[in-house]
Amino acid sequence: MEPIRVGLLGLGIVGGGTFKVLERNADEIARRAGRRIVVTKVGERDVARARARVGADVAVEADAFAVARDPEIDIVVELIGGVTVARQLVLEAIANGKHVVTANKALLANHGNEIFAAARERGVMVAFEAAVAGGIPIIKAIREGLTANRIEWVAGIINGTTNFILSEMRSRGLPFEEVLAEAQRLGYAEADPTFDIEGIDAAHKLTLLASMAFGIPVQFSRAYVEGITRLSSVDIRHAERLGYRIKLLAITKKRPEGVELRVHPTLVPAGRLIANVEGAMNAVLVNGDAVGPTLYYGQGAGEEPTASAVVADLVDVTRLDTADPGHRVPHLAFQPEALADLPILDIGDVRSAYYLRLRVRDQPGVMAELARILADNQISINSMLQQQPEDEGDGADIIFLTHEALERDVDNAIAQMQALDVVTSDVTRLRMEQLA
Ligand SMILES: NC(=O)C1=CN([C@@H]2O[C@H](COP(=O)(O)OP(=O)(O)OC[C@H]3O[C@@H](n4cnc5c(N)ncnc54)[C@H](O)[C@@H]3O)[C@@H](O)[C@H]2O)C=CC1
Ligand SMILES: N[C@@H](CC=O)C(=O)O
Ligand code: NA
Repeated sequence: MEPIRVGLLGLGIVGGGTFKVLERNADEIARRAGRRIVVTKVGERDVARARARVGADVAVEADAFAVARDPEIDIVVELIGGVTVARQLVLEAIANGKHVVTANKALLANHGNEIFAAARERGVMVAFEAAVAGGIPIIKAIREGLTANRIEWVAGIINGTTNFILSEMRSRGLPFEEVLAEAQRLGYAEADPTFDIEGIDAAHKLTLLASMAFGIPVQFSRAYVEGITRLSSVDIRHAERLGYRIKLLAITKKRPEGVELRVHPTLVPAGRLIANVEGAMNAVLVNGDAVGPTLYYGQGAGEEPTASAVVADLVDVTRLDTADPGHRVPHLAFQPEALADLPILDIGDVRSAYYLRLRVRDQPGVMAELARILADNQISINSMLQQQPEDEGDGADIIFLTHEALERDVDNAIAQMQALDVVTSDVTRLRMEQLA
């Protein structure tokens, strides 16, 4: 059988890795796919760098659109990143009848509904395993392996850069900026690392996971997103003493009233498997009604782990190239006409347990007043810790761990505490999850 011809757009970290893996494992991949998968063209604006990398047998064009339209190309692999040009390129490739493979979660979280509809209309596939948790086959697992289940929740560490930063800050006491620079050097970080450290990249991926878990359209704009830039090393140490680890968790849950979609630093009991996921590793917990909790672990970023997922998609697309489009796995796991418009809950409507830290004047009656505010707001205290401030400042540091409460009630309680004369610091609030 003739080889399937691939046009590779963007020969950076993931594009370079994809080219390398396809070349190195060409025979093994062809045995699996039933045909050879060959990159015949590269669209890369840095032509000299790309030529040096791919050699003389592969054509290199500075204009990625020329590759996306090329009648000699069967599959376009979009690995340039960003949203604007990438969207145009992907829609152009689809309009020209090409299948698309992409690692671009920002693109799909923002324009997935439009792109999947265009692909369906044209009868082509858009595959995106690399877009969520890099090399971990989490999309395959949710869309195919768990298809018998009513999925109840998904929670994961799905940004390698921030997990690397939190791990190094906790275990080696290294400063934030130094670890971020190392993550950039290792190729984990996004072109704009704000996406990583502000939780946006994790929210892009979570948006896609929620859609596939619950059969809802892609709704990134409704996600609650809080990164790690305001997280203090004091709380990392307190959490450790209390038997917890702080992880940037991406959480989506199906509630009777709607879907929770949230990314934020989270205290997780230190004994949980997911609390011990270190460095740039990712882990995703998926809870199904039939299967119970399942956990997927692996490298979520970097050249070859991400390439592993891109190439797996290329094999899938190659195998299904001639199949009836109706026999393909739907992009968002559910048949498009069966997608439900469930509301995404406002963060104020989310229920969680909380860690609250504040500094107070050390005088009689303070604790009673704080306890009254919590009780007035229907917040029940699970445990409480009082200690001398680490920085030897005046007063006492108080930490409350609460039972599950409504976020809106916690907002009110924090505002009321903050208004007391005896409270001398801001109230730090972190959410807690027990998980499986
Ligand atoms: N680096 C990683 O670990 C992972 C990255 N991703 C995603 O993969 C995609 C690519 O990421 P990286 O390889 O890390 O980025 P990169 O910045 O290393 O590579 C992008 C390449 O595209 C080229 N490029 C950009 N705009 C272009 C244009 N208009 N025309 C032609 N060439 C253009 C650049 O010159 C560069 O070589 C992004 O969507 C990213 O979010 C997904 C999972 C992991
Ligand atoms: N910047 C991302 C790369 C993979 O998606 C991360 O750090 O996880
Ligand atoms: Na993946």
